[in-house]
Amino acid sequence: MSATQQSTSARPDTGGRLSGKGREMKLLHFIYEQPNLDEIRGNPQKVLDLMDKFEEEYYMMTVGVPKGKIVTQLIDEIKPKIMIELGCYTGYSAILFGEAARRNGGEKYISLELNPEYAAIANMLIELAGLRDFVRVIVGRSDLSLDKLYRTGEIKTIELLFIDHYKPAYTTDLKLLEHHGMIVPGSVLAADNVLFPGNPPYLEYVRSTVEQKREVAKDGPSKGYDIKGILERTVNSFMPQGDVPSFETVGNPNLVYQSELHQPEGEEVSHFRNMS
Ligand SMILES: C[S@@+](CC[C@H](N)C(=O)[O-])C[C@H]1O[C@@H](n2cnc3c(N)ncnc32)[C@H](O)[C@@H]1O
Repeated sequence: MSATQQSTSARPDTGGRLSGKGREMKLLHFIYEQPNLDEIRGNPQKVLDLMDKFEEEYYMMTVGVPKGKIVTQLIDEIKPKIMIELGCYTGYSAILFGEAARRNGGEKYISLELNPEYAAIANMLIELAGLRDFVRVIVGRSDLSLDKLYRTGEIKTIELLFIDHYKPAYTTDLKLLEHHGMIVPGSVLAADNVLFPGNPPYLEYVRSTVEQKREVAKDGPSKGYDIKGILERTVNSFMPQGDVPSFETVGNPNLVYQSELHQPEGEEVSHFRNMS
């Protein structure tokens, strides 16, 4: 089914919650206007609890508690020195996973965010949570930021990557990391929303055999994003219409991923461990 056929009028299921414009700024006011702000300061869990409370009334795009737990367990297991996330939004996952990475002896958490307003809000909440010296939000499109992190030598290989941004860019960003040799045995990718709203091109790519990927790679890098089976509203969110990836690359077809799907309380997150 093409993306267009799938689109109908599907909207995110807000569970009756408000989804209007400006709710991210409302979140900031809600938290900073708490009477016990001094008790919240420096306490990541208290900031997250308030974000969860705000979400009872307003729909937010955060990873949330059940899926957050899966990634936190991965952090406890992997103990990454540097963890990267694609898609910061208002900083929920950056605070949750940043705290976990710091607790596990990490050096830093880098969060890439396209929207400078979201990044500004996230920074205020990260600051309040006491994670300012640990979590860095980089504003800009993920492909350019990832490329720069590689070229400056700041990031050489991926230990643990949380992917939660523009769905069509999941695969192109992964191929860029492969192209730079940043995906190595043991690299772990935790990708959100691969089953719902769904990201068939990404799932197909990480589940393809080396032979299948080599065959596809013979045609050279694909132009633009592969949006087959991705909801139209998802394709049209975040990035300007007609956007194309900043880099054309076939990635590294010789890599093999081990794929696991997790489905907490009706939602899905998946992680893939690179084997060879
Ligand atoms: C689902 S939200 C992220 C939620 C966040 N991880 C959390 O749990 O709170 C997706 C975010 O990705 C950002 N985004 C979309 N496309 C992007 C891109 N190409 N590069 C960087 N960020 C992007 C959006 O602006 C949005 O804030």
